[in-house]
Amino acid sequence: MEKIGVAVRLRPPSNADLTKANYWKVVDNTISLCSPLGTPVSGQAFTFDYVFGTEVGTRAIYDLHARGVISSALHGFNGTIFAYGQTSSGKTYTMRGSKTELGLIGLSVHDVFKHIQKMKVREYLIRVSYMEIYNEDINDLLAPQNRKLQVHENLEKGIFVAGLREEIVSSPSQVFELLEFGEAHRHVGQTNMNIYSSRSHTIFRMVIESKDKNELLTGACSSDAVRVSVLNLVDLAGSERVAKTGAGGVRLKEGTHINKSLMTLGNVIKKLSDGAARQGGHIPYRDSKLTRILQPALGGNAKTAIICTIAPDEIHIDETRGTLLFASRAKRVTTCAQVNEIITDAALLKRQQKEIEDLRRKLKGSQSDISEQEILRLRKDLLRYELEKERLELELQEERRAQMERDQRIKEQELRIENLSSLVITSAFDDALNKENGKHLENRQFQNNALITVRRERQLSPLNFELLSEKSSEKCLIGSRRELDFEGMSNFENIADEDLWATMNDGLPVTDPEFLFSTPNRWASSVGSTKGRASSSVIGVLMSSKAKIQQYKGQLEEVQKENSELRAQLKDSTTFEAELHSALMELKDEFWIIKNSTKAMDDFRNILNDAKLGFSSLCSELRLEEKQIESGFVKATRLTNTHMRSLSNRIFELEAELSKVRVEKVELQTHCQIYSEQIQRLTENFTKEGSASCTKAPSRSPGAGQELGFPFVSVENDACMNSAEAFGQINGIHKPGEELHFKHQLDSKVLEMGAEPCSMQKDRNICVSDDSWLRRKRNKGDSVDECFTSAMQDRNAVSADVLMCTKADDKSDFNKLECMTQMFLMSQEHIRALEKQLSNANLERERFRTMLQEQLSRHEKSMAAMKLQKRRFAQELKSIMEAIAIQDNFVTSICLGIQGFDNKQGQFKCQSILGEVPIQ
Ligand SMILES: Nc1ncnc2c1ncn2[C@@H]1O[C@H](COP(=O)(O)OP(=O)(O)OP(=O)(O)O)[C@@H](O)[C@H]1O
Repeated sequence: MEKIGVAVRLRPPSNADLTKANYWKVVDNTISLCSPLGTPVSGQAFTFDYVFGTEVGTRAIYDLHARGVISSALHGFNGTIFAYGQTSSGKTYTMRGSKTELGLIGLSVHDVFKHIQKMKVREYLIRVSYMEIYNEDINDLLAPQNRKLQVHENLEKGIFVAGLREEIVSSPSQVFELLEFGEAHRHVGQTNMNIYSSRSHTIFRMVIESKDKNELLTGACSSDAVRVSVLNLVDLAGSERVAKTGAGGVRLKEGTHINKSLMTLGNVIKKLSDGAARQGGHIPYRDSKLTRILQPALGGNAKTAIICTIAPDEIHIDETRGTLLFASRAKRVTTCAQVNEIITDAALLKRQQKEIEDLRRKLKGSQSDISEQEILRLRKDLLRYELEKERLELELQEERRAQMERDQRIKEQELRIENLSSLVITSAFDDALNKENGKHLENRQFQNNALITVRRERQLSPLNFELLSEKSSEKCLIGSRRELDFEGMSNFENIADEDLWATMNDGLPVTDPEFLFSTPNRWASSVGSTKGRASSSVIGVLMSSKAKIQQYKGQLEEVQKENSELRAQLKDSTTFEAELHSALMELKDEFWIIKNSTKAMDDFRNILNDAKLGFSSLCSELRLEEKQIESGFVKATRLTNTHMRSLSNRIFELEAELSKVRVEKVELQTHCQIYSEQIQRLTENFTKEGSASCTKAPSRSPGAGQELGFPFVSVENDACMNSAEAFGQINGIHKPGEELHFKHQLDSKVLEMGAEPCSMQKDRNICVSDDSWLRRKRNKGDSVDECFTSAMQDRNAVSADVLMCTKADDKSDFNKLECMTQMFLMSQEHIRALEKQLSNANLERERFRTMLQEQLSRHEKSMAAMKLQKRRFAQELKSIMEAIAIQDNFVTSICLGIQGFDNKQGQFKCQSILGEVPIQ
C-alpha cells in the first residue's frame, strides 16, 4: 500500500501587483495564504510532497515528482500522472508543455525510450492511445471517427475502453506525431479566463510490455513472464465558474459536464481518503466516465502522482483553496501497486523448479547455512502452493459444473418455452378465473382463425397444490389464483376462483377443499364441531355453489368440446404447417438448385465469353495473317507479272530478231546462190580461157567479160586477159601498152571482187540462228567451201601454170582468194556463235516459262488452301456465335424466368431474341 504522490504547482500570477491582496506563499513543501501584510492566514497552510513555486520549471517537477511513476511503469507497475486545478491554472502547460518547454508527457516519452535503450536485458513493446472525455462521451483522438466509446471491465483486461485505437510506437518522434494528431482533434475553446481552454479531459495512455531478453541466451529460467503496465498521463479540464468564464451555450454545457465529472472525482477522492474502500464502502467510480477510467489509478493497482495547479491571483483564492483541499484529501488516498506479470503455467513451473534447484544446491553446498526451519518453511510454502492450486482447480471444476447446469437449465427452459409456444391453447379457465365473482364462462372468446399461443407464466405442480393446502391458514382456504396450474386440476372439483373460495371459506379453517366440496354435511358438522358457527345459510350457499358447479360443468363440457374441435383444427393446421414446411424446404432446395445452376450458368457464360474472346482474337490474328499472305501474294504476282512482261518483251524482241534474221537469211541465200554461180562461172571461165590461152594466141577482146553483164566476168576476163597478156608477152605477140591497160583492168576487177565478199560477210554477221536455217546454212557453207576448195585448186593449178609462164607478180589474186576463204570461215564461226546464243535464249525462255508456271501453280494452290481455311474458320466462327447466342438466350431466359414470375398470368416469362415469351 502506498500513498498517492501529490504536488502543487503555482503558476505565475496574471496580475503582478500583489501588494494590496492576500497571496499564496510557498515555503519548502508548504503553501500558505498570507495577508497583504505577509502574515499567514490561520488554517490556510497546506503541506504536500512537493510545492513548486512559480520559478520552478516543468523539468524539475518531472524529475522530482513524476520520474518515479514512469520508472515504476517501466518495471511493470501501472502508473498515472494527472494535473488537476481550476481553469487557466496551468494544467495543460504542465502536462503538454509550451513551445519553449516540454511538458510532463513529452518528458515521460523521452524517458521511457531512453530507459528502453539502456535496458539491454529486456525487450519492450510500447502501444499508445489518446482519448478525450467530452460531455461525458469518450472519443478516440487517434481515430476521430471512433466516438462515444464504452467503458468495459473484465477479469483479463480490467477496466478498459472498448474500440480504442492503439498504435505501436518505437521512437519518441512517432509518439509526438500521434500526440499532434490527437491534439488537432481535441476539443478546446475560448473562455474569458483562457483563450485556449481545454473543454475535455484527455488521457494519453502508454501500454508498456516487456520481457526478459536474456533468458534464451543464458538459459536462465528466471521467468518468461511478460510484464504489462499501463501509464496514464491525464490532462483534466479545469473547474470553472460561469461568472468568471462567461460561458454560455455550448461552453456552458461543456462547463457543466466538466464540473460534474470533477465533482465526482472529488467525491471519489474524499471517500477514498476517508477509508471507505477499506471499510467496504461504496466508491462512486461509475458516476462519471473520468472516475471509471481512473478507477485503478485512484483506488487500485497503480502508482499515482497528482499535480494540482493553482493560480496565485487573489480573485481565484476560493478555487485555489478548493484545489488545495482536493490535494490534501488525495494525499491520504492509498493504492496497492504491484507488478503486472502474465505468467504462463510453464513459467510458473520453471520458477518453482528453479527454487527447488536453488534449495538443493544450497543444501549440498553448506548444510549449515540453511536451517532446518527454513527448509520446513519452504516445504510448507510448496505444500501451500499445491493446496492452493488444487483448491483453485476444484473451484474451477465446480464453476464449470455450475456453468453446465446453468446451461442445461437454460436449454430446458428454452425447450419448454418452445413447446408451450407451439401449443395452441385457448384456456377456458383463464377467462373464468379472470372474471370477477364467478361470472359465467359464456363470454369466453375463442379465436378460431388464429393460433393463439399462450405462455404459461405460472405453474403449480400437485405438490405445490398440496403445499397450498398445507399453507392454508385457519382463516384462509384461498390459494393464490396466480399459483394455480390448470394442468394439475383435471376435474372441476379442484377449481375455484378466489371469490368463490372466499365465499365458501368465509374465514373458516377448512384445509381440505375436496372434503369441502364433496361432503357438505360432513363439512357442516366439522364446522360445527370446530367453531360452532355453522349455519344453514352457508349450506345454502354451498348448494347454490353446487348448482353453479353443475352449470359450469355443462359449460365446461361445451368448452371441452370446443377445445377438442380446436385441437382438431390445430392438428389440421399442424399438418398443414408441416406440409407447408416441407413445401418450403422443397422450395428452398429448388431455390438453391436454381441459384447454383445460375452460378454454373454464369460460370459457363464466363467460359463462353472467354472462348469468344479467344476466338475473336484468333480470328483477328488469322485475318491479319490472311491479309499479310494476300499482300505477299499480290506482291509476288506483281513481281511475276513484271518478270513475265520483261520475258515476253524479250521473247518478242528475240522473235523480231529471228524474223529479221530469217529475212536476212533469205537474202543471204540468194547472195550465196549468186555467189556460188559466179564462182562456178568464173572457174569455168578460168578453165576455158586458161586452156585457150595455152593453146591459141591471145586475142584482144577487152569487152568480152562485159558481155556477161556481171562484174566478176570482167575480173575473170581481166584475169584471163592478164594471163593472156602474160602469155602474149612471154610469146611477144601483143603490144606493151595494151598489156598494161589490160593489167589495170584486171586489177580493178580483182578489187571489186574483194569488196563483194566483204559486204557478204557483213550480211552474215547480222544473221541469227535458226535450226533449219542453220542446217541449210551449214550445207550452203559446206557447198561454198567445196566450191572454194575446188576453185582454189583450180586457181592454184592455173597459178602454177601462170607462174610457170610469167613472173610472180600475180600473187595478189591468190591472196585475195585466201582472204575471202578466211572471211568465209569467220562468218561460219559467227553463225555458230549466233546459233548458240539463240539456243541459250530459247533455253532461258523455257526455264523462265517453267519457273513462272511453277510459281503460278504454287500461288494458286496456296490461295486455294487459304480460301478453304478462311471458309472453314468462318463456318466455325458462325457455329460458335450461334452456340453463344443460344446459351445467352438460355441463360437470360433462366435468369428472367427466376425473377420474372408474372403473378397476374401465373407463369414465368423470359426475354428472348423474339421478345418476351412465356415459359410453359
Ligand atoms: N507555470 C507557468 N508558467 C508560465 N505560463 C503558464 C504557466 N502555467 C500556465 N501558464 C500559462 O497560462 C495560460 C493557461 O494555461 P493552461 O492552458 O495550461 O491552463 P489550463 O489549466 O490547462 O486551463 P483549462 O483548464 O482552461 O484548459 C497559458 O497561456 C499558459 O501558457
